[in-house]
Amino acid sequence: MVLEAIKYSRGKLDILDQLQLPHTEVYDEVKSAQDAWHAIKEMRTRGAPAIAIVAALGLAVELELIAGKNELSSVAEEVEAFVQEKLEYLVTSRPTAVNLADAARKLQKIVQSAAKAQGASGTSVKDAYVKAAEQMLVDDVSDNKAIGEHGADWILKNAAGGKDQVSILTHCNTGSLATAGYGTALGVIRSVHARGSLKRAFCSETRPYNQGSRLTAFELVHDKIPATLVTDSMAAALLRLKGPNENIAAIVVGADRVAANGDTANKIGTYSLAILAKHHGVKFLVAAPRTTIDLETKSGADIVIEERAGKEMTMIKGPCVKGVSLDLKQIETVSIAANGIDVWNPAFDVTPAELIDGVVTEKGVVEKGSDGVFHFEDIFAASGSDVKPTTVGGL
Ligand SMILES: CSC[C@@H](O)[C@@H](O)C(=O)COP(=O)(O)O
Repeated sequence: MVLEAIKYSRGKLDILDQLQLPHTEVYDEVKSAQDAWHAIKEMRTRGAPAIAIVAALGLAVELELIAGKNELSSVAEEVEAFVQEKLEYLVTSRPTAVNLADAARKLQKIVQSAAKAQGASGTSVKDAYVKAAEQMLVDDVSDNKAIGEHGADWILKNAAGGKDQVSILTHCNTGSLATAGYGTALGVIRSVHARGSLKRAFCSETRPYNQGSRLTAFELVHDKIPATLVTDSMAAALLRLKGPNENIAAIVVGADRVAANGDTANKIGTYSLAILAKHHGVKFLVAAPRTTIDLETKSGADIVIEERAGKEMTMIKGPCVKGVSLDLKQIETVSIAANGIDVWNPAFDVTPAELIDGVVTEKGVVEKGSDGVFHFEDIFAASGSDVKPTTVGGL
């Protein structure tokens, strides 16, 4: 059975509550932009592409529900203004991942031109929005599959060292739970596995919020991919292993925002892994759809890094232990830090472009040019829907 983090049909959106994983699989209904905002902020849904899709579809559901109650304005400009206000609000949910702002800008543009069209009505503007939001869900899966194939080709060509099988280390969760399906970095691992070329996937625990041990490990077990969990602090020792042991051919991570120069914001701990990769001569690949590349952000210094509540570091949730068996129905939150300690909890860090060997998107792998610089402009077509939109309104 395929793991589905986002269940959608027109007028109905359910998201798998990722705060409950891996202990329980519970879906929450999202009926409005406000529900979507809260689901994103509280990290019941997370991962850069999934955040954008849940936000877009949450508003699509709200519009359908309003229309179903005959409360949708018949005036095109009024629906356009309503959508714009909701998109601006949704973008405030989490600041670092650019996919949400990118989706909001594209949707706003679509709604603007729908409102200007001959004979436009409130319904036609709503329909244009809903159709475009639904298309984002479809496109994300096909983009991820393309990322997986390009990434697998690149690793097997550049990192396998003549071996038939490779082991790959990944960080955070970038799989079906973080996207509309298949995943980005985890999609690359899936594609390598599908070709029979994966010896073993390693996933790092990803402190403090444990997306690796809770979510990636869950996906790898679910999909029966040979995998081993390590703590973040074991990565250096793991990369040092040589010979018949599980030496790592490549580290593949996702991204929340790739700046124009290639500096990449991703889950906290990514930067340390990139330094370790450089030291050990291990290839370091970033996997992300083009919607994660932000040509308007010049370098990593311009990326806003979200800081999250200290309790996400000092408290941990898990099933309570009764005798020798775990009671999965009873989840307890326990403190794992000294009371009163100050906490710094940045959710992301920035890996400098110099530590990154390639960025794989649905269009292929971009490597640095002979000038030592990434040139992403080439993967955005000069015209048509592929073009990276410029800022519209307040977004
Ligand atoms: C395909 S998901 C890419 C990134 O969003 C992922 O690596 C990541 O950092 C997720 O962070 P999270 O805080 O769990 O939303």
